[in-house]
Formats: sequence, structure tokens, C-alpha cells
Amino acid sequence: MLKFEKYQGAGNDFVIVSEKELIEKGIPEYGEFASQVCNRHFGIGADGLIILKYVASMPFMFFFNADGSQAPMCGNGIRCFSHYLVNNHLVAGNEFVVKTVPGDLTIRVNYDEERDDFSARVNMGKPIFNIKELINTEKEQFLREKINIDGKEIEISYIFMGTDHSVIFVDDFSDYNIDEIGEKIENYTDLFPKKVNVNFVKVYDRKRIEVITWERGAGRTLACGTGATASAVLARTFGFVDNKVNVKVPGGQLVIEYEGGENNTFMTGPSEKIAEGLYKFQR
Ligand SMILES: N[C@@H](CCC[C@H](N)C(=O)O)C(=O)O
Repeated sequence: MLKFEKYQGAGNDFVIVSEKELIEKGIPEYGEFASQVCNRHFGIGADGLIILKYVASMPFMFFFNADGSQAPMCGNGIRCFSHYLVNNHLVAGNEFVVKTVPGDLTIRVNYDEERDDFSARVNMGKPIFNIKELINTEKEQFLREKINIDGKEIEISYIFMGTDHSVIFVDDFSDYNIDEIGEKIENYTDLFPKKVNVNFVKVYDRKRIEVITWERGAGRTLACGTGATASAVLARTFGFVDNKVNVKVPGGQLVIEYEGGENNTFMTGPSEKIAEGLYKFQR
């Protein structure tokens, strides 16, 4: 039996285990383990699996989607991972660094233990606009380009915000079959060879947007932190919103703030521990 904890951040849910536990139990294949553990019928059920690794004696967030594919970063996941680190006394103080594939990220946590009220502010790193090596295009940037999905012309942008994100600004969500179009764009590998996350974004005013995300490797989720960040970054780049944006997502609310400079985009949001226990791994 394998020790796990489960957390959710704005409804995006994750199983968290330590790599030490996986090694002790002789589980070598983390992708296959992720798809079993995340299965909502035969496993614990989650949008993703987070494995605590140590690199250079620092906590490293190793992330897998529910389908077993690996992803470089997860915004809601890193808040939940920070909560797990705090709960297990693996970090000291309310500000610390978590290592991820795209880089070291600084987290500031706010924890009212009595009310079990936890939120974290994450420096999300640098949005990457120059995407020549990342997707199949000759263009330097891929902003407000047109693609055709089933005869429907869609204006879409791509940036790398810790992971691969496409963003579509909509007037009305009901004009789009989000699951169908989301899945098609996710798998549009002629353009996005590593597949892609798909964010549908409605701008309400200069301080408020709403984002519905179809996630690569997990389908439609209740929130995507890197997706909300990519959406707010692009909304600001296109002049739709101010530096601080409230982002409504199906599972809650996130705040994205830009403080100037290329490395200063912050995401703030809640997380909650919802379970802990022992999992029986099916070999
Ligand atoms: N839910 C996450 C993103 C998880 C990874 C993503 N599905 C990918 O494949 O890049 C978030 O909150 O950022």
C-alpha cells in the first residue's frame, strides 16, 4: 500500500506522493502509475499526479497528467504542492522556492491553520512569446492567427507559460462546443507537435476575465493555473485588461498580477487538502 495525499486548487485536483515511497514500493514507471491513480473509477481519481522529488536538496515538483503524459508545470498543482510541503513540514517559513522543469519558482504562502485557509502567491516565471522551436511555424510569434477547425475559422494565440498554451478569446462561450473544439485543437499535432492546452477566454472588463480550459492529457478541468496566467498575459498584451486581473474559472477564482519586467507575473489562489490514505497499486 502506498501513502498518498489529495489536494484541490480551484477544483483542479491532484494526488501527491513522494518519490521515496514509489522507490520503496518498487514502482519504476511513473506515467503508467499516474494513469492508474488518476482514474476516477478504478483509482483515487484526479486531474494529475504530483511526485515530490529532491534535486540539489530542494523540493522538485514532477507532474503527470491523468492520461500518464508528463507536463513541465502546473499552476494549481504548484499551490497544492506548496500546501503539501507546508503540511508535512518540508519547508520553513512562508516564502520558499520550488523547482520545476521550466525553472525555480518562488512561492509565498498565507496559512490560517485554525480556519484551514491556505492560499499561495506564485511567481509564474517568464511567458515565452518567441516560439519558433516550440510549435510548427515559421513565424517568430503565434499571436491572433487563424486556424480552421471543422469549417469554423478560429482566432488563436500560443505562448509558453510554464507549459504549452493556446488561447482563444470569445464573445460568448455558447458559440463554441468547448469539449469538441478543445479536443481537436489539443490534438492538432501538425501545428502543436507536443499537443497543447486550450483556453477559451471571455473578457468582461479591464479587471475581470473568465477562462474555461480544455487541458492536454486531462480534458476539461475546473481550473488551470498556467492557462489562467497565459490568458491574462495575452489579454494584457492585446490591451484588453490592466496589470491585475481577476480570473473566474469553473471551480473558483484566481488573481493574476503583472508587476513589470519580464519575470514578474504572479498567480494567487487557494488550495485545500481533501484526503489522505493508502492506495493499492494494481500491477
Ligand atoms: N492544471 C494545470 C496544468 C497541467 C498540465 C497541462 N495539462 C499540460 O499538459 O501542460 C495548471 O493548473 O496549470
